[in-house]
Amino acid sequence: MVNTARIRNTIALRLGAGAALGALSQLSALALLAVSGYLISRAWQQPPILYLMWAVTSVRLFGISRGVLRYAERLVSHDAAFRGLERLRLAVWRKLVRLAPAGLPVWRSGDLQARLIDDVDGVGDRWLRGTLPAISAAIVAIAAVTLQFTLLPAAGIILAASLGAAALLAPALAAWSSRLAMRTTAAARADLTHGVQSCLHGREELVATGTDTVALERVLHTDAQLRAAHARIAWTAGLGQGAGLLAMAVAVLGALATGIPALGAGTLDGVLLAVITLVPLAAFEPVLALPAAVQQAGIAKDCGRRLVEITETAEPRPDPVEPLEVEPNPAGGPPYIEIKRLAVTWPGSPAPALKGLDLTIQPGERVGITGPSGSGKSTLAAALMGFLPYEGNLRFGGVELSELDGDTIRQTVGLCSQNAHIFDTTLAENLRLARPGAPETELARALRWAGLRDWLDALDRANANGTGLDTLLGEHGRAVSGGERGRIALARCLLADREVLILDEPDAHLDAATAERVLRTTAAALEGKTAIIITHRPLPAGVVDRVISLDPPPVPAPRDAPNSSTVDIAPAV
Ligand SMILES: Nc1ncnc2c1ncn2[C@@H]1O[C@H](COP(=O)(O)OP(=O)(O)OP(=O)(O)O)[C@@H](O)[C@H]1O
Repeated sequence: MVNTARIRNTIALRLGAGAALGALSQLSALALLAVSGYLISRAWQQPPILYLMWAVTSVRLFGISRGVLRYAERLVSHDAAFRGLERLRLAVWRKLVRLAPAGLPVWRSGDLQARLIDDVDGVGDRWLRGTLPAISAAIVAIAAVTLQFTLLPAAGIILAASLGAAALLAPALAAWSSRLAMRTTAAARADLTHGVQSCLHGREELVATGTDTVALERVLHTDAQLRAAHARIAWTAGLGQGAGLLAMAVAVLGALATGIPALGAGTLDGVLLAVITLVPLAAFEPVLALPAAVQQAGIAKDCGRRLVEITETAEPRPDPVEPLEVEPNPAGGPPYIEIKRLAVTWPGSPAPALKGLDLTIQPGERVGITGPSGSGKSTLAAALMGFLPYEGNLRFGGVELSELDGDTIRQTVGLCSQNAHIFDTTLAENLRLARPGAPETELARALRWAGLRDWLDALDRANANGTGLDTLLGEHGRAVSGGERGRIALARCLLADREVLILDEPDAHLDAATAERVLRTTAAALEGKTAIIITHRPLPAGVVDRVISLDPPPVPAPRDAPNSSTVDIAPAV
């Protein structure tokens, strides 16, 4: 669960130091203007220079301290905010990992990216641009009103009233008129990210089908909406600023209007007229930032709401409160796998994708799984990886899988999925995801197992400045063919060296001869491990010990068909 309040509490000390430094910097600015006003007026009276020395020194002191304190405030508050952002982003990421792959499809990838980047930043900006300026403004306003009231009570009352108006009315005006615009920005930002991502990833298909202009126009339309929303926000921020400046003008004119008669009445020293006129300028400086701070708080609230949508999404397979450990196989090697009347349903799906499966896999056994599309082969793999909840029994070494922590399961079971991701980095780094720090000899051996020996040799020859392992594979593995991509993922899975390996169509995108060669070298690498090989093709002799076939998926029942849930898909074992 991502708790922004808890994250804020952990950085509260640093944020507090930032707020204190910010307030001291603003107080220095206030003191600078007040003492400057005094110095100018007093100097005009040409007193002996010694009478002015304290004021001259103070002006220097406050001039320097204002800048130094401001710099320190920036350092401390940004350090705090970045620490908070790091924790927040990590917490959201961890939650996403727990939701993937079964719990994520409700969000488009662009929307998720916008939430993970922009919304987390938006929440963090609340501390920097919302909370801290508000604290500084409050402290400086109290100090300025106290000073003004001490010098001339009437001017102090006018300053208090105009500051109050600026602090309450201007931000309220800005918040009210921009609320609607702010609500639209987060959604428009997510739409824009999604649109740009779709155009970039599907650019070849869009150009080939002549729909690139339409897709681009859609992105431009979203961009225009976002710009319009930002323009409305800027306009309302300007409105708030304008109201604040008006209140400041009232405070300055009010100081003059009360100060000049007070001079005549002898209740105000002449040199202090400049002071009471300049104090409002310094007092208003932080207060003028309040409309923007309030807007930022609104944006942060909206961003926080979008993050909470992620954090409050139920995990498809929550980890048990007190997880058990996988019972070690007394004979050594992989655990015994026992599946009884297994039923697996994807989140949000009305019917199980797999139902009534009975299967026992001995340690070290290699089982082939076939069946028509949609019969639940990949669903079985997802359940075995601990990604999905299930009914029935699914036991590893006698321990029910639902009693195990997801990470523990995945320390035992490895999956080479149909759509494994290739990262935009070198071949070596793509492989080392499975085993960080693995030496090059092991990477090359895994590639040989996956049937990529000749390909690696060719890369070695082509790569003048290094080895073939240094070859960059491009975004989503664009620089490699579909078949090579699948085998790189296979090599990665073999390198991970789990006791139980699930290979989901390792022969996809390969011609029959290459597929047979790859399956044979892979089978050699699987010696001593339990393996489940999902395939649509007949497996070459000797690759697996036995093959089971899942029954076809049920034909969707008509809406008004009675007892549709009684359809049973029993696997043919
Ligand atoms: N990520 C998912 N979210 C929701 N439902 C899913 C998901 N993946 C698969 N399903 C559903 O589960 C059913 C079984 O799909 P599955 O991918 O397990 O079949 P398969 O036998 O592996 O098919 P294929 O051979 O085409 O890969 C499908 O009808 C599909 O609707």
